[in-house]
Amino acid sequence: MLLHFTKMHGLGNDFMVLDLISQKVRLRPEQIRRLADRHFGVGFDQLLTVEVPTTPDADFRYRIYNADGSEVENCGNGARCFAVFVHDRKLTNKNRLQVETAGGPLILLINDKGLVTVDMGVPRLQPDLIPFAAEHQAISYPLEVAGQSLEVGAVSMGNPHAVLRIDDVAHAPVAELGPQIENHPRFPKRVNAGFLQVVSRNQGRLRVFERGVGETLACGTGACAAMVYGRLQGWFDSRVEMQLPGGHLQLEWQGEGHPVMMTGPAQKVFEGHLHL
Ligand SMILES: N[C@@H](CCC[C@H](N)C(=O)O)C(=O)O
Repeated sequence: MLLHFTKMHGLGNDFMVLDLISQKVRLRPEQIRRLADRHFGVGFDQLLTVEVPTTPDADFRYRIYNADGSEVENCGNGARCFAVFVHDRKLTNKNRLQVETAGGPLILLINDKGLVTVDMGVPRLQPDLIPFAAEHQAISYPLEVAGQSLEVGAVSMGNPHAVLRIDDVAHAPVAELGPQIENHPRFPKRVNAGFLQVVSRNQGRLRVFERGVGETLACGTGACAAMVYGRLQGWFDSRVEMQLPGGHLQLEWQGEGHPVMMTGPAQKVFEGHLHL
């Protein structure tokens, strides 16, 4: 079968996007892993699929697969690319879209400046909803990693995140601690590990070791989780520019019970066909 795909990125977090409304295919995890390979495949951090919704109020169903083949609940940079993709492919002409994800509904707004704002939903902080093993909800938790006790925030943006404050992202132990946090037994579904430097009340720097991928150039849900953790700790005001290795995102969060709004770019790189 000849499969049409589009390669896109949001701040260097890159995607293969498939229209599964006009093409019918179901990829197995080993096929996704092969396509994600940067030497033997197309190369990407996540595969995104555009599908017919299963709920009446959604315009599309948005599914996300990590490079390791696992299906996940949410992807923020991917959501912005999703909005641009469905427009470019003329699957809709709406500028406000509601999409269904495994982590809950998202609202995507295409701005006239070529940016996309995503209503990322209300962050979940209850340990069992993250999921994270802890007796009670807290702003931060001690986590034993590699013989040290780290203090981390635990936040679900539909998908699970642990956030660790560090002094300087340039020297953060992302490669050393990232895999150990990702696979920590207190996170039964594994976790994305964010390393946050607080620059000011309106600016942060972040690197993320993503579950099922490794360190990426940007993580949208990771940026939202870091914003939430930083605000709960009293380090941030309600609007923050988060700098990631691939560029920056604008974030807004009014506090508990409110959704996180994320604004940033989405770029198409090329289109192609491949034989499956
Ligand atoms: N890059 C993403 C997050 C993708 C999913 C993540 N790796 C997970 O396993 O939850 C983003 O921009 O949010």
